[in-house]
Amino acid sequence: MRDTRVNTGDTERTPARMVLRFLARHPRSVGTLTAVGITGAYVGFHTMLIAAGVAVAAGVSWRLLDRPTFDRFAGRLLRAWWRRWFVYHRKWADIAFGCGLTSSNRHGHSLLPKLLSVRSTFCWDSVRLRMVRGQAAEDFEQVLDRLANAYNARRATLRTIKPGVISLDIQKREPFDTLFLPLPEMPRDEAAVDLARLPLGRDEYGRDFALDLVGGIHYLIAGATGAGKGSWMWGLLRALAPWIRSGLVRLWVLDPKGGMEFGQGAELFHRFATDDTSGLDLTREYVDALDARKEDMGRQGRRNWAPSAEQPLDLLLVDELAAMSEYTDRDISREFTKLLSKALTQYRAVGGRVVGATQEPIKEVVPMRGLFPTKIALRLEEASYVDMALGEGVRERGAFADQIPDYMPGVAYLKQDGKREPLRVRAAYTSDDDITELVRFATSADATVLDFPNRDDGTDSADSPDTGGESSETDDIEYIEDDGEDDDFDAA
Ligand SMILES: Nc1ncnc2c1ncn2[C@@H]1O[C@H](COP(=O)(O)OP(=O)(O)OP(=O)(O)O)[C@@H](O)[C@H]1O
Repeated sequence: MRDTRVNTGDTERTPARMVLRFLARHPRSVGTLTAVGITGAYVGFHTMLIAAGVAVAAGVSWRLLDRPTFDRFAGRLLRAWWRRWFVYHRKWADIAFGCGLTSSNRHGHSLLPKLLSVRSTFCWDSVRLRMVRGQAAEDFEQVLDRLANAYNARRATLRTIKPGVISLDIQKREPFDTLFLPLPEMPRDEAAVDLARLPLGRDEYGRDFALDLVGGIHYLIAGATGAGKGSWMWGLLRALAPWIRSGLVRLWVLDPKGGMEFGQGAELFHRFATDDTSGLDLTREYVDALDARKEDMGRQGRRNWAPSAEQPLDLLLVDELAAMSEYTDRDISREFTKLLSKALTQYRAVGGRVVGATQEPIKEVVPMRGLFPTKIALRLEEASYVDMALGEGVRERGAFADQIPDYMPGVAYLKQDGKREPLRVRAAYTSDDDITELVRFATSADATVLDFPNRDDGTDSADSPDTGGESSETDDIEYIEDDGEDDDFDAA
């Protein structure tokens, strides 16, 4: 059994034992120190100091120039190390004692849950703990608020990793609290549309965030009711506005909840279905159209598709997948699932794209969810839904979509195939007025389209919960400031 005791007295702790124990328990730290020592002896400590100085300067410049990539490759590891030793470990004994998480054995020795490791993402830290024998996860659950307060964090939640081991997940900041999120301006020109960068909102680092229909291909959007799926989908359509207008993109929209979400944009759509039966017809037609294009291109020996009026980007939008795959006739569900899987696997190279939304990312509703290269999880009802939506193990890597508060619609975690870390992002709010602006623009025949009236006077057209009616001038954007996050988060 591992020794989790504190105040055990010195009876067993001879210096030799303590040194051996330290060596065995901290192989990485000991290995690093040894390597530094040997290198120093070999090349000289003066040279090493200069090399270290250069490395620090390079690291600082990297962080200043491109914080997200610095964070992905180095920052999170350095931060996890720093926090493990100088935040969590340093205060752990006092905090565990204060929260009543210590216990004692029959010899009267105090026992302390052992801090095993720390993982860090931009917003969350996960502190892995081995519980003392006799403790249960519920003992920690009861004091989560006290733990969060003790570490000056916004909130803390708990996960059981395996018998005896738990993860205390601590949210240390919420960038979208202070980030003013203006709705990206709707492009007016075909040339202004870049399929690989369709602006939608901001990411947790305060950078502009855009959807990518070239590399990201198909999108699965999962979110509980009211989580803000609408802003994501309408935001995408706004970013494509000039292409919709000129026919470079054709919209096939399936809104089987009676057209509640997309009814307002019916005029924009090439095909629109509002129930499961007509939805199936629409999906069949979509597949037939792209099959025909595929064959056509094959006959002509063309391997590269480029959007044109004859061969536009064909975007299939499905608002509630469950209505087509779960809460419908078995025959409809079976055929729809087959057709959608085909659409997801065969039309990338011929201009077919799919965006599907669901409240429940379970296997019965989205059996083909692995075929969506990009997955987005807005606020979800269950912790187990997160991995269902984003992929196995992504919650463990910090995508706590079930912890997104319901007063933050539009906030989501995005996971792209090929990228290990999920990214926390927020879509700007697309109000009914913004949709009206899109419809007017994309359906007007002449080229001169006036700005939507509300925007002329500099007021935000959206009654956006975010802005509280503030000016929509982009100069007002408030970027996330790095205001000494570590200090802020340090134990009180
Ligand atoms: N990006 C956003 N920023 C701020 N508020 C938002 C955002 N998106 C949505 N909201 C707010 O949340 C409400 C619910 O959003 P929305 O209807 O898009 O949710 P939904 O996920 O589509 O829900 P449902 O599945 O029930 O249709 C909106 O009426 C709006 O007030």
